[in-house]
Amino acid sequence: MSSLTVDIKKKNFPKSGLKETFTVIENLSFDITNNEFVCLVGPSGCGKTTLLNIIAGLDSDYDGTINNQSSKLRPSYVFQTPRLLPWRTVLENIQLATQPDASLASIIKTLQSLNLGDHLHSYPHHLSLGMQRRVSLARAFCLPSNLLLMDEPFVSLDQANANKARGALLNLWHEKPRSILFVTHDLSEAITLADRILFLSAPPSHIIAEVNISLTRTERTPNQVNAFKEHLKTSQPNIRPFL
Ligand SMILES: Nc1ncnc2c1ncn2[C@@H]1O[C@H](COP(=O)(O)OP(=O)(O)OP(=O)(O)O)[C@@H](O)[C@H]1O
Repeated sequence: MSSLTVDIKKKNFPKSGLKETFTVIENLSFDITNNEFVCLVGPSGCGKTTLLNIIAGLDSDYDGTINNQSSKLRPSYVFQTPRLLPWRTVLENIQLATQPDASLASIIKTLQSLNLGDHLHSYPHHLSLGMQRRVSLARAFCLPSNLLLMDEPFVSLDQANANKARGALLNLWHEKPRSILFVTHDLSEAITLADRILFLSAPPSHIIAEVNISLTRTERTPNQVNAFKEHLKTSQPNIRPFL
């Protein structure tokens, strides 16, 4: 069953300083099924953040429809930066977003599963960027949402910390299943994480290719991920610019 149906006919932005507009998204449609992990890959400036903002309900100035099956629950959103309030502790930052839905015990359990159990009362400036990103991940999973939007959440982490964060994300997703739409520029990351990858064109952006990841979760070692990328080079000529 679909948990999200997206059908955007057109999204325009004004050209800076001019009365004209330009079209950033045109005729872009896709579905996400319940608890599916979908990655969105596309060139810089093609409208990936704009698309997430539309799905999150932060931008309503577009022509089209977004149908979130569980419309009573807003999607949760992990932004490119952790967006933690510096004057609140880790626990307070999460409670601020989740009250009154999540129990203290369940927030603590989620933080412990991300190795943050010793930092419940730490302030964000006492944490590394990787730790702050894990707090924002915990906050998203403590919300009772059926859909999680993620905008390049691990982009500025070094490889070791990004790998740790990806592992933590997959563990949480198994514990608390939900549909995920994850934006990334990194095709290896997309192959590591996704059930399915959608590739977007340059603006006016639309879907130019869709790939199901046939590897099982345990098969997704760096070697297998590279081999899968090689296979895409020959099987999906449309996506060569991303390889
Ligand atoms: N509020 C706005 N007003 C005018 N133009 C905007 C606005 N927001 C975004 N844009 C433009 O729309 C286009 C798409 O921006 P968006 O941030 O969605 O791209 P993106 O694919 O997420 O980029 P990146 O991968 O670099 O993060 C860009 O040309 C950007 O300059």
